[in-house]
Amino acid sequence: MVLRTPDSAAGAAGLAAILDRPREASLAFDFDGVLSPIVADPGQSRPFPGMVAALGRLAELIGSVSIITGRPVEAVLRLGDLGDLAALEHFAIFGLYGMQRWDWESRSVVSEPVPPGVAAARAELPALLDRPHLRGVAVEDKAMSVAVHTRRADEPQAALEALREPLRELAGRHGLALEPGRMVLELRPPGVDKGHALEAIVGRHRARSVAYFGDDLGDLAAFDAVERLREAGVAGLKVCSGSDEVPQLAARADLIVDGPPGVLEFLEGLNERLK
Ligand SMILES: O=P(O)(O)OC[C@H]1O[C@H](O[C@H]2O[C@H](CO)[C@@H](O)[C@H](O)[C@H]2O)[C@H](O)[C@@H](O)[C@@H]1O
Repeated sequence: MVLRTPDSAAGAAGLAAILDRPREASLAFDFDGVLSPIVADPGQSRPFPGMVAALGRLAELIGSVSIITGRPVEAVLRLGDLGDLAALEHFAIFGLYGMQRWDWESRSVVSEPVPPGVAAARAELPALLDRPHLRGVAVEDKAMSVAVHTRRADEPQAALEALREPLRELAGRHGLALEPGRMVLELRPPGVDKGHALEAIVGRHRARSVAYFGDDLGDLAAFDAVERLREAGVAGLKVCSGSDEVPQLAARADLIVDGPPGVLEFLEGLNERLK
C-alpha cells in the first residue's frame, strides 16, 4: 500500500513527524464524509467497510486517535458500532463540535448543559418548514443543537438558500448561531467549534504532531487549529476527504483524498509504515 505524500512542504513535515514519533502524534477524524460516505438519510450513515478496523490498528500505534464530530457521541457510537474502539484508552470521541466527549475512564458521555434557546428554536421549526417548496426538508434533533437537512428536498440547493435567512433570524432571536454544512443548516450555541476540541486533544496528550481529516465547512475551524499549532511548533497535516462539495476546505488542505475510500487507503498505508 503506497502512502501518499502531501502536496505542501508543511504537510509533508507533518506526516514525517507522525511517522518518526507515532506515540507523540494525535490523529483526529470527522465522521460523516470522512469515515462514513455521505448518504441521503443521516440515520443510515455507516463507516466505510474496513474503516473501524483500520482505526483500531492505528489506535494501538499512535499517541491518540479521536473522532471530532457534529453528531452526538451516542449517535456515532451506535451508527459506527464503535463499542470495541471506545474501549481503547488511546481512542476518544468528541461530539457536537466538542460540547460532548466520551470519557474512557467512566465509559460514559460527558456533556455540557443543554444550551438555552435550542428548545424554543426547535418549537418554531415546524411552522417555518411547512411550505410546498420545502417538501422533503428534515429536522435532526441533536438535543443540544438542531440540524435542518435539505439533501432529501425536491431541490436541495434551492431549499438550502431559501432557508438560510429565516433560520439565521430564528437562531439570532434565541441566542444561537447558524452554521452551514453539506446540505444542512444547523442552529447551535455560538463559540463552540472543532478547533477548540482539537487543541484540547493535542494539549492533553502533549502531542508533537497532529493530523486532521475533514470534509465540511465545520472542519475549517479544525484546519485553523492545525495552522495555529504549527506556529506553536507542533507539526501538522490537514487532509480533505473529497474536493467537490466543499471547495473552501479542499483549497486549504495539504492533501486531498478520494472520500472515505481514499481516507481508508491513507490509513492502511500509514498502518503499514508504522507496524
Ligand atoms: O462533523 P461530522 O461528523 O461530519 O457531522 C456533520 C454533520 O453530518 C451529518 O450530516 C451530513 O451527513 C449526512 C449523512 O451522510 C448527510 O445526509 C447530510 O447532508 C450531511 O450534512 C449529520 O446528520 C449532522 O448532524 C452533522 O452535523
